[in-house]
Amino acid sequence: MIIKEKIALVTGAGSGLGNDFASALLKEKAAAVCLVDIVENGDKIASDLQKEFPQSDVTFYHCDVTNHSLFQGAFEFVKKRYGHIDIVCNSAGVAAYDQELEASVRALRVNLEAVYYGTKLGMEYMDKEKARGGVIINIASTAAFYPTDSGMCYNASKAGCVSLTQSAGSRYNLERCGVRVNALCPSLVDTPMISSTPGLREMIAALPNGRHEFLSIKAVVQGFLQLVENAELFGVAMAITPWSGTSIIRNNQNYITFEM
Ligand SMILES: NC(=O)c1ccc[n+]([C@@H]2O[C@H](COP(=O)([O-])OP(=O)(O)OC[C@H]3O[C@@H](n4cnc5c(N)ncnc54)[C@H](O)[C@@H]3O)[C@@H](O)[C@H]2O)c1
Ligand SMILES: CC[C@@H](O)/C=C/C=C\C[C@@H](O)/C=C/C=C/C=C\[C@@H](O)CCCC(=O)O
Repeated sequence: MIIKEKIALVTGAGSGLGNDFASALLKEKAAAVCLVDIVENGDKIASDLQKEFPQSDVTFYHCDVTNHSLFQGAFEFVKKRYGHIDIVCNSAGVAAYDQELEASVRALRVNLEAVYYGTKLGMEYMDKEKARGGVIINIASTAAFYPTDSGMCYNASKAGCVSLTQSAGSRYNLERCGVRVNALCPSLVDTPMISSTPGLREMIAALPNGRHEFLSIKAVVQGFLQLVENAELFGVAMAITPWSGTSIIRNNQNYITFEM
């Protein structure tokens, strides 16, 4: 997919990687990017990006993505404003320690339930029968494959995100709806998620064998853009670490197809 002149919706774009993905799409001359987040300063964030990219239209839609009807409102807003959607990125996410029951359940809701909503809505709103097809990028983590020993729900949400993406991104579904679905699985990146999770930075610093090393934003964004642009990539998980680089993980492609 050529990003130039495309219409994108990015969740979690109020901070960290989501904001980096939104900026990257604007650098590639996307016609419009809608930032979907629960941050209170979203209008300022959008306004600052609008000043940086005056040729594009940057909007902010305040929404808790765990609320399906509110989340659908973001899709309706974008469709009404531009007529269609081409790119959806589900980056909204939260960390949680096992000791925190409510935060852990919240992590399952934000990192998995809401990614299901965003993927389902994306496939519906970009369906080639009603629209023009498109691409969905779900932000998982290497924690999906290499779980940290604290964060059961976080790890499970990311593993579920990969599985959900492989299911939605099958060749059968691509041929049916014309929407590619991929997962991006970075290892640690120095974002506000790290800074805002008490004790996490110290635990990371103590990781052995170089596993404390943070990925560069540049490497993560390059992986994101590849998943958006490369039409050959669908139903894949792209793992990126500083020590192994980029790995494309395809499931066995032996899907069970239920004719719905
Ligand atoms: N930072 C890392 O080390 C790392 C590594 C791998 C994957 N990830 C994943 O990358 C994604 C982005 O994380 P980040 O590191 O940029 O964190 P971040 O905290 O900087 O950004 C997360 C954003 O999601 C938003 N958000 C949270 N709950 C929401 C909700 N219910 N509705 C709408 N928006 C909501 C937050 O307001 C925030 O703006 C997450 O899915 C995270 O799990 C992060
Ligand atoms: C506090 C528990 C949980 O919520 C913490 C999340 C912390 C950061 C975000 C997470 O997505 C990143 C985890 C990355 C861990 C680092 C390394 C391994 O996952 C990768 C190891 C791969 C290898 O050894 O080759």
